[in-house]
Amino acid sequence: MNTLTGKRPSRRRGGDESVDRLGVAVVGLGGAVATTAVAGVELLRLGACGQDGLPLAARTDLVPYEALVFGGWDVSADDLAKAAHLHQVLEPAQIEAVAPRLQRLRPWPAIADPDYCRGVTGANVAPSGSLRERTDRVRDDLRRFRSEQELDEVVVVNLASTERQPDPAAPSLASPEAFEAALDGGDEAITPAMLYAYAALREGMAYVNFTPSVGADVPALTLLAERQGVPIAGKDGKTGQTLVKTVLAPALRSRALRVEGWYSTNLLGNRDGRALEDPGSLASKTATKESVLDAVLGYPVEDHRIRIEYYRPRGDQKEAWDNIDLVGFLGRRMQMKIDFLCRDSVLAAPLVLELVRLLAEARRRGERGVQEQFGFFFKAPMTVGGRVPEHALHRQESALLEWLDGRAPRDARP
Ligand SMILES: O=P([O-])([O-])O[C@@H]1[C@@H](O)[C@H](O)[C@@H](O)[C@H](O)[C@@H]1O
Repeated sequence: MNTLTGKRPSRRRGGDESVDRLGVAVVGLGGAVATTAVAGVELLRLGACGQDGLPLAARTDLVPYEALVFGGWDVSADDLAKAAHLHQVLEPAQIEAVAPRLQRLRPWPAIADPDYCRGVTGANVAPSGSLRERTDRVRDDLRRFRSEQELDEVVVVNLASTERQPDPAAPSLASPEAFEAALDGGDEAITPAMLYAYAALREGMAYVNFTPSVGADVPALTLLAERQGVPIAGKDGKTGQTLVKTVLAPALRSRALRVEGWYSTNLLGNRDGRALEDPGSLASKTATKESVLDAVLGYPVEDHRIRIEYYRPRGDQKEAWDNIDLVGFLGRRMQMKIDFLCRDSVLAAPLVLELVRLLAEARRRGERGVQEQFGFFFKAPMTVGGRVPEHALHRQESALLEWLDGRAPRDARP
């Protein structure tokens, strides 16, 4: 601590101002993904777990995992130790090892709107008020978090339950000015996810949307991010089934094996699965899951089906089953079956940790607006000017690594 300024001294990397304490303000802090991410960092800090599942663990030029400081909002007020026990992602012994630190984390009251997310509700909600009052409240939370925790930077991450889509053509979403006016006047096209995104941007904080909800991906907020000089990335983490799809589909295309149909089923019983029982929320998720295949193959697959079933006994242990119908040489048909018995939050949490570190790096480099080079992590990567995103994982990885190594000028990325 510097006794003159009252601030901790900053480490310096390569002559640049660096980050000692990186705040992570999570929308949905009590959820399975967030509790796994927080507990994971605590276990890493204790040296009680390895780095499997963390794709950028070798990048010592990024903020270390141990520098992350968590806070955030949730509709449940349970502390994170209790939440972690409920979600049953971690072993009880893993939770016990870090319980004192998890118990100290209690979510702040959330901005919730049951009209946008019917499946998951709770009592830990901020008093309702105008849209402006709600964003003011979120901004206060962020400022308090930054000062109380003596943070150098804060990244805001959306990990909340999936919302239904708003009307994308609503005039209030078309420009920052229209959005500002709508905050004062009220507008049902403005979703809770957008309120958090707006608050982050106005506070000059980077924003990541790991959900299919519409957050910063409307013209009003992408433009605001540019103006505020803040990097943003999204959306919807590419964790299990879609990860496999975007590895396999480029290979099938390379071998000219025509995909006639691709049937993808998901069985899961976690809180996300419950949220997706609502048809509005489900439509948001299937839209991001559907978006990848035609773009990778270069032709439409009429029979690309996505099914998501909430099946409680599985909890977070998701089964993602795929059947692929292929046509090869001489018109002969073949089938391929994949059964991925995965753990939803174990796949997702490390990606969240990497994204937070990357957004901090983008901020350090003075990047602003949509960060396409982080498309590697998303099912529906945000792009500049709405161009079709790259979905093939190997090309996304190259773009990310080139950016990390400083080889790709920002406007030359795919
Ligand atoms: O990444 P992926 O396995 O294709 O997609 C998954 C969805 O099918 C699932 O419904 C959701 O709960 C997961 O968080 C993840 O988004």
